Amino acid sequence: MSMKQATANKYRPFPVVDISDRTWPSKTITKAPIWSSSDLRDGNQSLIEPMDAEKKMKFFKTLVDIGLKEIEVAFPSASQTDFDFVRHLIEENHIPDDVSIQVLTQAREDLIRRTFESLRGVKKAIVHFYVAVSPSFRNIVFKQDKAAMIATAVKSAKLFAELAAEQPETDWTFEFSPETFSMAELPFSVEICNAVLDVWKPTPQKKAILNLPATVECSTPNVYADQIEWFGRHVNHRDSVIISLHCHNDRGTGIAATELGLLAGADRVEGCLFGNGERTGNVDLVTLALNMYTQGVDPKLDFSDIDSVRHVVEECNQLSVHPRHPYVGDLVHTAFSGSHQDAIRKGFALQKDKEYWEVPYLPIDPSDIGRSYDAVIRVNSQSGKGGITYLLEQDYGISLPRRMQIEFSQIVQKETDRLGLEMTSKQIYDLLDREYLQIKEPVQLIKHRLQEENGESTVRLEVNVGGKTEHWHGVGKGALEAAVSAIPTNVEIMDYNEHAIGVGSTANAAAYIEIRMDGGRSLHGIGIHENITMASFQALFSALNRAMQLANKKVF
Ligand SMILES: CC(=O)SCCNC(=O)CCNC(=O)[C@H](O)C(C)(C)COP(=O)(O)OP(=O)(O)OC[C@H]1O[C@@H](n2cnc3c(N)ncnc32)[C@H](O)[C@@H]1OP(=O)(O)O
Ligand SMILES: CC(C)C(=O)C(=O)O
Ligand SMILES: [Mg+2]
Repeated sequence: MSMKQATANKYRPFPVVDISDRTWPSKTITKAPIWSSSDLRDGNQSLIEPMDAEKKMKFFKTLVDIGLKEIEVAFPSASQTDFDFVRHLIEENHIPDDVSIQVLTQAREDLIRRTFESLRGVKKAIVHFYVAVSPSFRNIVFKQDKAAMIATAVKSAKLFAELAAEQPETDWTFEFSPETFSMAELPFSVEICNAVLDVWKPTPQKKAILNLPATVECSTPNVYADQIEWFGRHVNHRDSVIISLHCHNDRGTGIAATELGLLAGADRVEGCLFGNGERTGNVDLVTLALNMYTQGVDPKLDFSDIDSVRHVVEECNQLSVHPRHPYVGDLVHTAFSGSHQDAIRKGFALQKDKEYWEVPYLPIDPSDIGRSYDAVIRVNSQSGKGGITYLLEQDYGISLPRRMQIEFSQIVQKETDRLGLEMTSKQIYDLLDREYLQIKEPVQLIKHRLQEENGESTVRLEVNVGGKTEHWHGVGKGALEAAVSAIPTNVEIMDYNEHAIGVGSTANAAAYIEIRMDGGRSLHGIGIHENITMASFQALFSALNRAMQLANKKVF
């Protein structure tokens, strides 16, 4: 069957929600939600090799350092490793007072008892159970009708209340997930959640968490937002309930669904760092938080050293973060292409006078997340003069005049095409050095003597022309004009620029000259020297040699 036939016969569109007076489209996110990391549970259960105790502890500490206050640490009834990890956290006092650990269980008595057992002695904890509610799970996985599913949920909710009462020293929060919420009939999701709430009797002071997962993402994000808004309007005791989002990323829209879900009234978000998790992953907490940050909303999570966080996550998950991953990928603050580099360079130049961050193509200041500007502009065959100029300015203090930027970028372009590779800033400088600063053929300036009298300069140049020493002599209004007049061929100066490189006693002068020889094509030369006159003479001879090589002119 072709894909075309399969589309028509095999798949159905997801039904829309009947909520024409939805309010979320005109809202904005103005504050951070309650965050809960599920890295050590949902993330962990999806790894090729689940984390051992040491990795879990390392990850846990990182989550605490970032500022997570709710951390789902385990599925304690799943394995001895998970059970022991919870015990270790509690017994070795690793849980800060302002952090709640969270654990998950199925709605099965033995598993729930074991889960509470793992939490003995904890100061505060979120205990979380789930029952899948969508038709396919009722029909395929559980083979139970709605009433039986509700009965299972209610029975577990009661056992939660009972077991919690046996450990009154703990500050308990209860959480229920109607798993596969996003694929279920909304009235049934509300019904089962209300039944659980009837048991737990939450209050505005002691809220229960209802976590509404897109266990498998199966619709466009606006549908999920409608589902959240609809649910919030119909669930009982709304003021005593924390509505939590738990999006997976099967369609690649987990971030969008979560953001729209927050607009639709949710209070809390569960997810994993850099989007690890089942299949295509859980929603990425880092991207969500930094999306808020770049809108001027304090996300209450700290990613000011994002690379250290990534390092821990990669090590613990044994999975690498993609180079294009939002905010953190190796290439996401990098521009190779010419027009992007040009805009970024101009943006950086003006940024210091601005109140708000406004550098084109960079939605975040890389330094806010601990990145340097080093990688922002990188040069390959797609790059133009802007990027090359930026690197020479930043790394070598060399500010090429505009027409010289054009000339040199063509030389770089040829080289990147030849190499088929990226060129580092050092390689670009070396190319400039080879093409302009070290060019000594066919004419090499050996030494000069300059005399200034009555506003007139006289220059005597000792040069090596094709292996023979010659002496040239010229007069002009300034040193450069005198040197030009000393050259035994027709040379016109089209443009001249100079600037200092560095400051103080170690400063050098850079001189840039554009000349036309014998009415031919204009070409540039550069000189860098501690003495400005010498720099300008070097620039002149650099340009002269380039012009002569181009014209294939060996001697005068
Ligand atoms: C969307 C999610 O991420 S949900 C969380 C998923 N995470 C995990 O499963 C990781 C930890 N899980 C485990 O280690 C194991 O599955 C355990 C220990 C929980 C259970 O192990 P087992 O008893 O061997 O069962 P198994 O792993 O095959 O799970 C399937 C059984 O659980 C039942 N089940 C699935 N979900 C639930 C639930 N929420 N409540 C009650 N029973 C459930 C299934 O109907 C099936 O029962 P059956 O064997 O009677 O048909
Ligand atoms: C257990 C629940 C919350 C879950 O992970 C999911 O539905 O994706
Ligand atoms: Mg999940």
